[in-house]
Amino acid sequence: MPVTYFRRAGPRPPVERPILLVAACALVDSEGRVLLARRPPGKPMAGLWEFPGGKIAPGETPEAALIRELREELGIETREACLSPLFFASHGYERFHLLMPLYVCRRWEGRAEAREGQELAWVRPARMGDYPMPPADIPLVALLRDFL
Ligand SMILES: Nc1nc2c([nH]c(=O)n2[C@H]2C[C@H](O)[C@@H](COP(=O)(O)OP(=O)(O)OP(=O)(O)O)O2)c(=O)[nH]1
Repeated sequence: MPVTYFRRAGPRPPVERPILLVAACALVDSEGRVLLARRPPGKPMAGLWEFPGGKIAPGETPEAALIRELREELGIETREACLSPLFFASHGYERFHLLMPLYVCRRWEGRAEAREGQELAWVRPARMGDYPMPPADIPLVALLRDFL
C-alpha cells in the first residue's frame, strides 16, 4: 500500500537567504535637504529612489565602502570622521536578506553629480514620501524625518 506523506501543519520553515550587506548614506546639505538617487533602468527595483551607497565588498568596512561608493556614484569625497551611523534596515527580499546601515553625512568635498546615469534629487525630509523607495527604506524614511 502506498505511503502518503502529509506536510506538517503550522508555519513554514524559514527560507535560507544570504545576508547582503549594503552601506547607505543620507547626505544632508546646508538647507537640510537629503540626496536621493533613482535606480536606473535595467537594475532590480529600477525607478525607485534610494540613498546613495552600495554593497560592502569582502574585507571592506561599511565606512570604506561608503566613501568608495560616494566617490564612484557621485564624484564627492568624504572621510570616515564625517560619517555618523544612524539607523539600519533589516529586510527580507526574495533572494537575499538586506542588512543596511544608514549613515548621515553633512560634510564632503565636491558637488554631487550623477556619475552612473542615475537621476538625483535633493529632497526636503517632509517631501520624501513623494519619492517611491524600496520597501527596506520605508521605516528609515520615517525615522530620518523625525531625526532631521
Ligand atoms: N544603495 C542603496 N541600496 C539599497 C537601498 N535600499 C535597498 O533596498 N537597497 C538594495 C538595492 C540593491 O539590492 C542593494 C544595493 O546594491 P547595489 O546598489 O550595490 O547593487 P545593484 O543592485 O544596484 O547592482 P550592481 O551594482 O550589483 O549592478 O541594496 C538604498 O536606500 N540604497
